[in-house]
Amino acid sequence: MTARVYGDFDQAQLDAQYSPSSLVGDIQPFLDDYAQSSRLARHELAPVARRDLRFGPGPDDLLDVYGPSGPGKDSRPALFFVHGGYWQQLSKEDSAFPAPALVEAGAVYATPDYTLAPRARLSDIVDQVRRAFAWLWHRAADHRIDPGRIVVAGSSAGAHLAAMLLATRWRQWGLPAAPIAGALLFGGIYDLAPVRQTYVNDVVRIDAGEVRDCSPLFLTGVRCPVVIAWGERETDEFKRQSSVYAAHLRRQGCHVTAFEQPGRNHFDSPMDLGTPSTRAHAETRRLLGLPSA
Ligand SMILES: N[C@@H](CC(=O)c1ccccc1NC=O)C(=O)O
Repeated sequence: MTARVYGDFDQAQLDAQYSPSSLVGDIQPFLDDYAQSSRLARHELAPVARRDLRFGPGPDDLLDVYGPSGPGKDSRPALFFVHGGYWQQLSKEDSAFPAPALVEAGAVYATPDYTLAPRARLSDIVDQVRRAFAWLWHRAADHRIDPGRIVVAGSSAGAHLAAMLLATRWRQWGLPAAPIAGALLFGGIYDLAPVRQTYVNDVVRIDAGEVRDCSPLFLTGVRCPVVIAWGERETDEFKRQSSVYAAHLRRQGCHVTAFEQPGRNHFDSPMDLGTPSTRAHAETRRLLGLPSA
């Protein structure tokens, strides 16, 4: 008999539950698609791209913004997208893929880098993404962004980081109490306790304090509508993470839209952000206050 590590799962089962690849096989084609679609997006949007904007003094404190800039009276809603990769992989270079569809729809698209584990601790990554968001909020006017219409989004570990933005005490960061207009969370992790028991923690080294302070499931204060989505082809644990977090937000009186993305897996689910025929794209436009496609 093998020992139970979390719930009814033994170590091998828990590791498989937190390996989205266990339902996908080779994940490289999906990662290649992030990179290639993002390269294309940068090429297409080159005239309206501001790359490597500095939001802080650290080497990775950089963010890309796509959308019109310079003098102009119009202001637009913005999507602030945080990439995933188990806090260890990917970058903003893999994260421009939704930009063309959203800029075309009338939004600004922004995506930050953050320092990856194990170079950074999880709690420091959370603060770094907070600094990136606060920077964008303060400089909204420079990018023709309406600071009252900034929506955050993220995929996988990026959905965790975006959910941490929702639970941030923004007054302590010099922002209004509710600077986020909405959120779209794809295949996220909201309870770090089981993750801490897996192979992921060989690198990320989440400690007990971080489970308590950096699990959105244990935090309150969310003040905006939230869309929670997950791929049909996700593990049971990933689906459970989304449903318990949706219930947690609803108990706080938050407006939550939760749905499964047909045919999608952990890796291609965020592609729907920039795919006009999908429900996730429609929900994105709704949160941004843009007309339907
Ligand atoms: N070891 C993980 C890798 C993984 O989850 C991942 C890899 C690259 C980019 C995103 C990922 N997922 C979550 O952020 C897996 O087994 O799928």
